This record gives sequence, C-alpha cells and structure tokens, in this order.
Amino acid sequence: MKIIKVSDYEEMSRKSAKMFYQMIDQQPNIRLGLATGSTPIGFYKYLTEFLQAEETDVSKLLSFNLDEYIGLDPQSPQSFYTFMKEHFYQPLGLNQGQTFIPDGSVSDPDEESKRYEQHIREAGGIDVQLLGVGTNGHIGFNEPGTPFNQRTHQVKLKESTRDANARFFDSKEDVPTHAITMGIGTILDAKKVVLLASGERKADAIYQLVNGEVSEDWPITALKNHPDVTLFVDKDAAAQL
Ligand SMILES: O=P(O)(O)OC[C@H]1O[C@](O)(CO)[C@@H](O)[C@@H]1O
Repeated sequence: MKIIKVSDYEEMSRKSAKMFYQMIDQQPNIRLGLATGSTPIGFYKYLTEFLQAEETDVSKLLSFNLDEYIGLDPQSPQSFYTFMKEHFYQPLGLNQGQTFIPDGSVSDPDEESKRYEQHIREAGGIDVQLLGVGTNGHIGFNEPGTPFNQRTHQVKLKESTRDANARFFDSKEDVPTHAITMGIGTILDAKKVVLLASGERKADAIYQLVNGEVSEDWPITALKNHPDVTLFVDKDAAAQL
C-alpha cells in the first residue's frame, strides 16, 4: 500500500484529484468507480477544475458509483444520484449513457443488485475505485461483519451509519434503513483503489488498515488483500500511525 500523508483536507483533495486527472488524461475510456459522502466533495471540485482547465475529453469515460439508498427517488435531494449530478455529472456535462449508480427506487433491490454487478462486469470492470471510509471502517455500505467475497447486494444499515448520515436529512427517521452497495468482492476486483481519509473520526479505521489484522470486524482491512492501494491521509486521520 502506498501511503501519501498530507497536511489537511484541502491538500488531500487536490493531490488525489490530480492523480485521477492524470489517469483520465492518459486513458480517456477509463472506467471510474466513484464514492459519495463528505470526504470526496473537495476531490470532485478539484478534479472538475483540472479537467476543465485542460479541456480534457471526458466523453468516453464511464463511472460506476459504489452505493445508493433504497427507497429514495433518484431525483430526491438526499439521493447519491443527486450528489453525483451536482458534484460531477453536471459540471462536466456527462451523459446518462456514461454514468451509473444503483437504482434504489426499484421494487426488487436484489434484482437491481445483480443487474448492476453484471453491468460492471460487461463494461470490463473498474480501472480505479475511489473510496472513503466510515468511522466503523465500512467501505461503500459494507458494514462490519460483511464477508469479503460479496458482490453488489442489498444491506441493512447500522444505526451508527444512519446516525452519521442523519446530517444530510431533516431528521434521523428520514434516513433510509437499507441501501444497495457494491460488495467488498466487487471493490477488490478494481485494478487500482484510492482511499481518502480526513479528520480524527477516521483515525481508528486508518490505524486498523495500516496496523491491524485482516478482519471482517473492520471492512477496510480487506484492502490489505489488494495489490494496488493508494491512501491519501491527512494529519488528523493519521494521528494513530
Ligand atoms: O465521507 P464521509 O461522509 O465521512 O462518509 C464516509 C463513508 O460513508 C459513506 O458515505 C456511506 O455511509 C461512504 O460512502 C463513505 O465512504
């Protein structure tokens, strides 16, 4: 694992975005795996800026998001689709034929999970997967205890995760109880993984990734089994290293 220690959120966002910019520039038909949450907001801002400044051709890239809540209309303000539209798809003018995210509004989320997994496979897999990490070490919505070989599937969210994400909703009750997420097996199939971690809330998870044993108790430790992981970590998240 390559560990890039940076001073703060801003530097993490800029440096990781520069890395993605260079990969897109070199491989215009790259298949990106993307993430939502507070962590990558700065990353998307810089990546959009770099691509626009260089007038990079983004018409051939494909993007696949990690996860989506079940029971939210894609157009609802809290859906991960809306997040992606605002931070990445619209600023770059990406079209619906190149941006993919599980549809959490369907009547059969298990069927949707299978369809999504198959879609990734048919596209040839993911070249580089961006990840954030939950305070309990979750990646995507793969909570502690998730088998590492799982593919895209439906999950029941931990109350701690619903609490952590309640800030995006009017009240905790509005936070969906379930989601569709790429499985850890799906994530590990990406050729390259780039993980962003900022802030002291992430320090335990980063400690486990770098110094802990591989264990389903900390889903992030699955990345120890991947041959090409780059971690961008700021001072606060690296506090226990
Ligand atoms: O970046 P944040 O908002 O701290 O969230 C951390 C993780 O939680 C999730 O948003 C899911 O709860 C992940 O997608 C993300 O990587």
